[in-house]
Amino acid sequence: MLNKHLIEEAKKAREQAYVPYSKFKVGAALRTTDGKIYHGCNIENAAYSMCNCAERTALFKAYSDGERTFDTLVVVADTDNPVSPCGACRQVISELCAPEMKVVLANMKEDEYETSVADLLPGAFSPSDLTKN
Ligand SMILES: O=c1ccn([C@H]2C[C@H](O)[C@@H](CO)O2)c(=O)[nH]1
Ligand SMILES: [Zn+2]
Repeated sequence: MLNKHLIEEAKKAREQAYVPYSKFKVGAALRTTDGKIYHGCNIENAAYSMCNCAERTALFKAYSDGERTFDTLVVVADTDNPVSPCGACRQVISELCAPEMKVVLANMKEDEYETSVADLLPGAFSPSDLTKN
């Protein structure tokens, strides 16, 4: 399966997670349209609100390296059902990734749920909402 390799990459990224508080490791793999893969893990902090999710780590790494066009994002965790990204990540993804981009949510058993950026956050607050008229 086409997603299989990217899920493996997300699982590798997951091993880098810094999760002394939740003990809940998450990994992400983000493929650019020219085939480069960026990895991300969640990174927690004693000031809990500073925790950064795996998918935002991957996306911020890619964006700060100048990447602007993405093909697929995979997120994986050890959950019964495919992991569900938090609201903050859905908002960030919806701003930086195209609405039709593929998002694959997975777990360690490799159950997969394939969706899109648009479907992750219907009615997202967007840059156009900042204009008055
Ligand atoms: O999709 C998700 C959901 C949760 N987390 C992280 C945040 C926190 O470190 C831990 C528990 O919520 O999992 C992610 O990285 N991605
Ligand atoms: Zn999140």
